[in-house]
Amino acid sequence: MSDEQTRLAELRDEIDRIDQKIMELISARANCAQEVAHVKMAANPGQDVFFYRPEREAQVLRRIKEQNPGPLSGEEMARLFREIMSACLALEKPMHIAFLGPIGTFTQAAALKHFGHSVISVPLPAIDAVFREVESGAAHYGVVPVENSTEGMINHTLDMFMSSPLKICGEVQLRIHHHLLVSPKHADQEITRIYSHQQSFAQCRQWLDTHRYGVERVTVSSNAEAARRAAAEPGTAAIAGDMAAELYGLDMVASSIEDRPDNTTRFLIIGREAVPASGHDKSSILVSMRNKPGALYKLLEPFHRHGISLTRIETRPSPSGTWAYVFYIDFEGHVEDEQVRKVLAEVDEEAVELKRLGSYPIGVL
Ligand SMILES: O=C(O)C(=O)C[C@]1(C(=O)O)C=C[C@@H](O)C=C1
Repeated sequence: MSDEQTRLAELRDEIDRIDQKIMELISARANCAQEVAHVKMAANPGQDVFFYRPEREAQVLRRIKEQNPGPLSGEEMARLFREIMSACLALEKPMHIAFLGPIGTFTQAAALKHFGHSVISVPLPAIDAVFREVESGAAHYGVVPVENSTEGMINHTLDMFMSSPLKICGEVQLRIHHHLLVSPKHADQEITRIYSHQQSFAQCRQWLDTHRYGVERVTVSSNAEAARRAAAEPGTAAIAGDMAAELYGLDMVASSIEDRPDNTTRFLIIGREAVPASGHDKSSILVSMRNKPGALYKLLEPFHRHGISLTRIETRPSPSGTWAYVFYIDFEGHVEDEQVRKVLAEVDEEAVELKRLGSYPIGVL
């Protein structure tokens, strides 16, 4: 054996020993999670038991990131623990997660990033269908897009909260990379038509105008649908992400063609119950004010006075009348925090209606 072979054999033996220990530790952790499930069931006989604990998961992942000794990055280590926790939770209770489909969309990628791969993910054709699936109890949680850094808010999602009783239980951000994709079967054909979702066309507008000017752009219901069509139709291409490319076996003609390199979409996790504080939280509310001078000032001033940071404010037309508006507001803090309680009590006095959409851990991954 050469020196190299001897050293490699030693290192591989060491890796085998470490893997054995990791496996034993993961199994011990999984046994603990099963025990947690028994404790939860015993404490709530005959009631709905909430096996998934978003606040606890956020705390575990934050601690892993903070205490990670390297050389793996904190992100990478948290991703590994994300999957371990996902598998442990599946032992307690397999979670059904509804998402804006079809399979292969960025929303599915966001759902798997947030919950890990040990969930049963259920594609649904529209945002309101995702809300209905969770409201009816057919799915435990849902995942819907809410805003994109290039294109702004996804109004349909915001508007759903006006009538839905669901709570926001979490958020997850995903860097969105779009690729121009073709089927290897049709690689020799000239591209005369490009399929994509309207948001993706908007996020790649400059690139398309520069590199594929004059090529027909056809809007379809999702990137995954665009990929499906490009796989089937010669002379066409799709703009879609990695998951859709893999799913439909497409090749990249050009990669990461989004106009802004930081193109990111934020998704919300919706569920039926409120989430306790995790120590680093955000809250969302919907407020409608009387249509009179100073209304917006009166709404925002208490946040400033109590030192609460607003992270987003959006205006949407109110369903109750022409030229009446509803404000969608995100701010830092949890409704159980003393300062937040005070602010919301003041806002409630001024508002025609105040709806608390939920407090939830600020996205960790
Ligand atoms: O701490 C709990 O309540 C658990 O159920 C354990 C655990 C974990 O594996 O750490 C699993 C699922 C929950 O979502 C949170 C954490």
